Amino acid sequence: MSELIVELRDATVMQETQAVLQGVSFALEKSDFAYLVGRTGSGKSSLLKTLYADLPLLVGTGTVAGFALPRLPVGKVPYLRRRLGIVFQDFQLLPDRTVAENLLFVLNATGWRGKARKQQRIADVLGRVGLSSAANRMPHRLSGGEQQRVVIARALLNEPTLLLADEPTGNLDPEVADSIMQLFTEINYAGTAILMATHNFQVIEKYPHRVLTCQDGALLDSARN
Ligand SMILES: Nc1ncnc2c1ncn2[C@@H]1O[C@H](COP(=O)(O)OP(=O)(O)OP(=O)(O)O)[C@@H](O)[C@H]1O
Repeated sequence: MSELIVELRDATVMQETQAVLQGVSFALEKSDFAYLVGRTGSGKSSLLKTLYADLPLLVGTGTVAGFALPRLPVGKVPYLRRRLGIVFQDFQLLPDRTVAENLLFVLNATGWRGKARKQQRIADVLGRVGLSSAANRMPHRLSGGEQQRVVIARALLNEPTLLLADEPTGNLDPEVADSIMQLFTEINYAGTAILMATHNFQVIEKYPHRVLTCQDGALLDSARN
């Protein structure tokens, strides 16, 4: 049986009082991989923010990782976020802490107990992104691609059912972007659904997946064409 990770029906994505997207209906199942494309200002980030409850869903229905979005109580938001991996410009690494301390910060904030367990989890996710040797380094001593891999490692800490990524290959050279995409492919293969906003059509061509397009205030779905 299919397992729905995201389902929006007739949803309106709002920024303050402005409707950015209307009539948004789509679903993602476990292990789906979809791109989110569209011009600057077309609503990609706003849609992702709605999915992680940074913007409220006021019109339409929606569930994400088992949480109903309309009228989601503020107290429930951290529980929703624990089920998600978020790779977003708004969630930078803390510059005054090492890589391991950055990861520990998230584990502590999401209720992990036990020093050994936490250390093991940090080692696991850093190994997964190929950065085992970077645990004690400061973020600014890493390359842009390495920093992005740490952000992805951080997003994996709580074994998310859904990874939301906004321009994860932005500002990276093509080879580094490629290594990020290979990492995403592995993460997706291991059972995490991925929704990735991007302007990078070379990446989309090389790693073809379903495409959701924000256009003229609506969301078009390549799976429905
Ligand atoms: N914090 C905000 N407050 C009010 N309006 C906003 C805010 N952020 C974005 N908007 C508006 O919402 C609309 C959609 O913006 P959004 O950032 O979702 O687009 P985008 O497709 O992600 O763009 P980009 O490709 O440049 O990241 C735009 O008209 C934008 O001006």
